[in-house]
Amino acid sequence: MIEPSSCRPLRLGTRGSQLARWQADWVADRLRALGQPVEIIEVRTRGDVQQSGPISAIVEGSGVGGQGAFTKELQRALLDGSIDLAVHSLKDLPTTPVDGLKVGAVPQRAPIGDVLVSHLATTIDELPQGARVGTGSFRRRAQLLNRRPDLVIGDLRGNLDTRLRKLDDSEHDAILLAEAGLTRLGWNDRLAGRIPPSELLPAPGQGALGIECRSDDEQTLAALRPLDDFGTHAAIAAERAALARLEGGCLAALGAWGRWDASELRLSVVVLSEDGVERLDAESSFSVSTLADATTLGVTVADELLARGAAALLRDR
Ligand SMILES: NCc1[nH]cc(CCC(=O)O)c1CC(=O)O
Repeated sequence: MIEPSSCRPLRLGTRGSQLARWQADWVADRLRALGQPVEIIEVRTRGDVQQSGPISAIVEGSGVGGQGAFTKELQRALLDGSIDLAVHSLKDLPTTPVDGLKVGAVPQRAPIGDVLVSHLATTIDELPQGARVGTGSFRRRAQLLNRRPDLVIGDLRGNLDTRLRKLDDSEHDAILLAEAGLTRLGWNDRLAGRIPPSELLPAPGQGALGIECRSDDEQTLAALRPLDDFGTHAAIAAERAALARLEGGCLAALGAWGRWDASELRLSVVVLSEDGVERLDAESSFSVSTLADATTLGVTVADELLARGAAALLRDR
């Protein structure tokens, strides 16, 4: 147990978006409930500044944005000591390890799947022929087109409120969002239907938070330990190990779904061509008791996909 009197407040860094603030407050509240004072510090990131234009233009354009666009500045603030912990949406956190930093805790996961927001349909199969669906994610686009080649996918980026507004402005007939983000912001009333993960695999780490700190900061690591949920941590370790092995990054048409099936951790991974025509699926389950076991599961599933030609699909990008 932490001695509140001996504690300086931990400085928790967050991006300024509504979702990031919600997630930071959630972590801060849990730490405070354990007797740990927390001060929240807002850090502005390039991902927040650049909200317009297709994501590919930003990535190819100037070397900014793209992978790590939402997380780099927070990591820099951790390394230069201006904050002690950073709360990330794990699906936005690149898998490449950063020297001197460590994910100290992964709290229990929120719903992991995607949802449909639309007045026209509650499932993918109910969408009218040729419906215009908005998403900026290659993973969602490719899986949608694989199931429904008639759909017309339009680009959609920005914070959640921007995306919902573009739907309301009739730029799209439907949009896909992560259930975790939509419900954290209290917009459950917009949810038309949940898409089962088996129908559209989520992004690695979707619905889960990663709390990062300096790897030698024993005080912060000790404060974070009670927030860690091993079941979630192992599931995302498997998903992220597969992503890293496939060198997928956040632009890959790749989905991963780790979940517990009694005492076994089961991992499904899909890799698709950008147009969704080609699709490779693999699944495996192990009896997992350490994070290292979970990583092995992820590498095993990824290696099966690589043996079947996944690299050629990912290289398309
Ligand atoms: N890429 C943006 C992003 N990062 C995390 C979430 C939602 C929360 C989560 O999935 O953990 C979202 C929004 C979305 O994809 O709809």
